[in-house]
Amino acid sequence: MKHLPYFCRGQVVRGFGRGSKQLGIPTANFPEQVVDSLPADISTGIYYGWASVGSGDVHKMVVSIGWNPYYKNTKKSMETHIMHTFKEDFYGEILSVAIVGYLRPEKNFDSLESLISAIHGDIEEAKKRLDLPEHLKLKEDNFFQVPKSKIMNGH
Ligand SMILES: Cc1cc2nc3c(=O)[nH]c(=O)nc-3n(C[C@H](O)[C@H](O)[C@H](O)COP(=O)(O)O)c2cc1C
Ligand SMILES: Nc1ncnc2c1ncn2[C@@H]1O[C@H](COP(=O)(O)OP(=O)(O)O)[C@@H](O)[C@H]1O
Ligand SMILES: [Mg+2]
Repeated sequence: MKHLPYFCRGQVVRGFGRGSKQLGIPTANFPEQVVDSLPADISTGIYYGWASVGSGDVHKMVVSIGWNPYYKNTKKSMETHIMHTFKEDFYGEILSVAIVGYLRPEKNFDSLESLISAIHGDIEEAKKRLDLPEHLKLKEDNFFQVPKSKIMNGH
């Protein structure tokens, strides 16, 4: 894929609220402007990479780019599920993502259960691939070194 790795940042906005409630898999949604700024010829589909919220730790993630054929969305979305348990929601925070690899195209499914099990499969595959040295090195990329609050050395 010629656009990878692809780095981007944006504020987390509200989606349809289906991720947590219907699928049990929350996805942090990017605003329209971030989705519209994606390279025009980047394929829709499911990708994996690294993500951090604010100046927090960098975690493994999967991201879905497209129209969610199962739900027949009319607007293209870009949604990131981070493989980490957060204490609370983080709407309004800045999410930074480095997309490093492609998994599969978006698909329609004949049941909610088959969509959920496909997503669980993606998560397991992403976790495995991200342990490869070529992907692990991007976790340490300067892109994620956003300034932390200054430590005043005791003063
Ligand atoms: C790893 C991953 C794979 C996904 N694959 C598909 C897919 O193949 N087809 C589809 O319709 N939606 C897919 N989705 C999108 C879900 O339908 C979407 O996250 C869900 O509708 C939540 O939307 P919301 O953020 O608006 O609540 C995928 C999401 C993730 C995180
Ligand atoms: N591990 C996680 N990955 C992504 N989002 C998470 C995670 N844990 C909590 N969240 C929160 O859940 C929200 C997404 O839930 P979701 O049901 O998809 O709602 P929405 O439709 O508003 O995107 C995120 O915006 C974030 O605030
Ligand atoms: Mg979501």
